[in-house]
Amino acid sequence: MTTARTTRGRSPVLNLPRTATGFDQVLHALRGRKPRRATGLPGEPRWRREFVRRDAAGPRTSLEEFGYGSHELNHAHGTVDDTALVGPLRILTPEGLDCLAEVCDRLEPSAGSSRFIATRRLRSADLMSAFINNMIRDRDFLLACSRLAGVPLIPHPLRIPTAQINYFEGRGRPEIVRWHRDGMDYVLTIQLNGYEDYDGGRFLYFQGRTDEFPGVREDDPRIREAPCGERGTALFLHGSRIFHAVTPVTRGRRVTLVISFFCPYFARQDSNTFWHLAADDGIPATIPSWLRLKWPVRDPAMDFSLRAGSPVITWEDVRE
Ligand SMILES: O=C(O)CCC(=O)C(=O)O
Ligand SMILES: [Fe+2]
Repeated sequence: MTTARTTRGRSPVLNLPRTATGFDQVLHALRGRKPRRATGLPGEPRWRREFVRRDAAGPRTSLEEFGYGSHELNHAHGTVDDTALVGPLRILTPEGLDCLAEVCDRLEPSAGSSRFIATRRLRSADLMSAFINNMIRDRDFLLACSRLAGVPLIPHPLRIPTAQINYFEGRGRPEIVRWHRDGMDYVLTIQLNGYEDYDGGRFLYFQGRTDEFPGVREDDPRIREAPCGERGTALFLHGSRIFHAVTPVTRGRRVTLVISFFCPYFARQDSNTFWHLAADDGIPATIPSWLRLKWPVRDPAMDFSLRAGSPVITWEDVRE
């Protein structure tokens, strides 16, 4: 599993592998298959908008603190899209969290293995669970996420990666998340277990620009651990600009829900690339979603919100 190489007198390069890029990414795309989809969850708990906490907020780090210059960031309506990381924070009430954890547990038999990222996960969970579908399209939930990010957000219209559940179990094949950056710009991860439930499973990130990441060593002080050890903790991440990874779970069970968002006002700046997506889901499944994303639009906020089946969040909503 490890790609660590020890060079005399220097710390090893990262002890977790990186995801494929370039030609290897294209090979993954050629081998990739459309994710399986289950038929739904009869009798699952019902989503309620009261499950969204009114006070969702947490410590924030900006993209400037990761080394990005203001000219590299999106600007609109007097706002700079410079949120790098927010958290730890809580976005669901305890009851909402219990219901979500139950739904994710019941979806586990449908999860498949990913060679690209290397954990067991379930893509498009919102197409299998009415609870998750209603949660990520709830106006209060989207507003809370938009305020964390500082820009208006809707669920990502690509659909397959929008709501993903990762399952890690400390037996047999080590389940990890390799070092990678997401195709997605705006990503919220909700931890459905705490450190008392498992060993390992630490969420690491690199506090630097993505172009500074190649060659980074294990003891580089810019490698940090995100504080998400408490069950229910959420972490908002500008996923496409931050390298991150999850260390192997060596005991117990760790489950996370990863939700990807889209800012319709920055539709043209979306960071996804065809090959990154295809390496995950295969080429045939990626073509239709890619066309849906890239088709020219006249009113991006309205058009993308309709495609994502989502309420429209405006800049004024974010500022209130
Ligand atoms: O499971 C986690 O904590 C994060 C996983 C992740 O980075 C991803 O699925 O892209
Ligand atoms: Fe990620």
